[in-house]
Amino acid sequence: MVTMASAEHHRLLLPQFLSSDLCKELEFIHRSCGTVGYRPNVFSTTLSHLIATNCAHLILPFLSIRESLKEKVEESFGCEFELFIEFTGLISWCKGAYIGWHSDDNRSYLKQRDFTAVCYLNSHGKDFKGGIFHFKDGEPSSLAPVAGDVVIYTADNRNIHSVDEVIDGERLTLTLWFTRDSAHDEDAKLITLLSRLLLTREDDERNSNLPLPASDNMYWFSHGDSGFDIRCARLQILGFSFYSSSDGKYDASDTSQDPLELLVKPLRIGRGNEIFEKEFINSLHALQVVQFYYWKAPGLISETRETGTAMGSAQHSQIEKSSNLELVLPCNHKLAETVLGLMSYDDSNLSFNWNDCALAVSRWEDYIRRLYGDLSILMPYWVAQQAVFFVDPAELKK
Ligand SMILES: O=C(O)CCC(=O)C(=O)O
Ligand SMILES: [Fe+2]
Repeated sequence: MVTMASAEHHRLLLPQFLSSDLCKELEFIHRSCGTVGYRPNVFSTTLSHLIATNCAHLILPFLSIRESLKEKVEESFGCEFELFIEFTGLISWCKGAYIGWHSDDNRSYLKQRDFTAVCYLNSHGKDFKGGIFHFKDGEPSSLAPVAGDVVIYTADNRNIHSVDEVIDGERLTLTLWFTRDSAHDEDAKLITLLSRLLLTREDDERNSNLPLPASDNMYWFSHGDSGFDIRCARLQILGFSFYSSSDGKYDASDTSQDPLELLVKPLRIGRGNEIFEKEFINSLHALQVVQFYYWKAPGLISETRETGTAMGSAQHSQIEKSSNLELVLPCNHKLAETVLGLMSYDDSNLSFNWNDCALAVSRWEDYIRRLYGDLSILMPYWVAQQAVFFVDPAELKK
């Protein structure tokens, strides 16, 4: 992609604007927290959803990119200090998703949108097939997404665009809309949610940074009279299943309760013939740790290899698999594999090992604790300023 601000067409391309680690971090957030989206075969993770599911600390990785894109739009389109972010969200398109010619302000309830920024978090050819972006007029006429690249354009009919159907894999973007209308300022909405959180938050840090699932229907991908829960599907595709937390009370033949309710209760995960010893407080907690493992796996694995058996005390015991503990969930895994595709899981073909997973658990706890600590410092400033912005918490502590 070539950098250019095309005055004629009111668009801007920013090749390699996001680092590859930020792309991976946002992918980790989407794969652990995403819900079924607003269009067929689309999944999404919004900032308000993160706050609502006890993961407000996970909005921190979005902040510097939100700010640098807003600055870029203001300087490139000559509207300094005029813009507000209207929406920030991770959006993934799976097999079958596409969108025909449109402008982004083409509905009466979207008229406030002035500019669009689409950040590509994974790559055409490597992570998905199809999904090429097209502008109806002018140059460039087509864009094949590459992780880290950004395209910015006016949301009006000077930039009619479309996206080809995704044929395989999962196409992931971070999409932002900008507005001049302060009534549609996303920050104001986030501040309202965060102020509520600040009031109800327990002083006890335990569990307050662990995810709380939203209602089951937000995770249910339906397809005719079949379907799957996206939390199960994302775990299954990596070779894991959910297990009862082995208190002996699980009875798969008991049809009196909705099996999906098991996903909001304590559970374990298993793989092959083994069940991991650690108990998770719910499915999202387990999913977040597993996704963190795959985000960090290459580094973790070389670390455990270098230190040899130095893992010592971290050695985790596994419970022998007893099949009646596996949660029986109404998920169509074949359908999930077809919809999500296996293409973007190439990196996951690593030799799996529970000790690496145990190390990932403690690294994930450190990561979350750090973000949670930073959030606690930043939140009062945000509420006071009525804006969500990035400052290095270390600077504020001084
Ligand atoms: O993901 C893209 O490349 C563009 C998506 C789009 O056109 C939209 O969400 O309005
Ligand atoms: Fe669009």
